[in-house]
Amino acid sequence: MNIALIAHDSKKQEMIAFVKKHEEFFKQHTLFATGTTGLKIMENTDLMIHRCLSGPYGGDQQIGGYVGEGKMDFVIFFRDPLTAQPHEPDINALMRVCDVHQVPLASHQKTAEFIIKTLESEGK
Ligand SMILES: O=C(CO)COP(=O)(O)O
Repeated sequence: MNIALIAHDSKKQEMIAFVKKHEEFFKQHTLFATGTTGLKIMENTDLMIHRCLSGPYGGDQQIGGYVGEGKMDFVIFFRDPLTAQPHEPDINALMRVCDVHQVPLASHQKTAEFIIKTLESEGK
């Protein structure tokens, strides 16, 4: 599967801990991320990640493009619901294109855990 990992700044530590916890799962998949999220995950794990631009510079749009092209299977996006983002339209567009194409989108850790457990139980 192609999986995208994205975290807003206040959620980056949570994302790193989450990816480390599930590193064996993530090793079996092809990983993409927005720029800073990808860098931080690679600095803290042995995973290889295809890095897009940083979110505010178009990274969410790049991931959204993959979703639109049918090249992304699962998006894990730990959003900060309490802080306004300068690139809110890009974030909304990414979530919308996931809805349009029915690509699973986990916007926080509990949903991501739930989906990973399901995938693991299906041997994916
Ligand atoms: O802003 C983001 C998602 O909207 C994340 O971007 P970075 O991973 O580059 O910080």
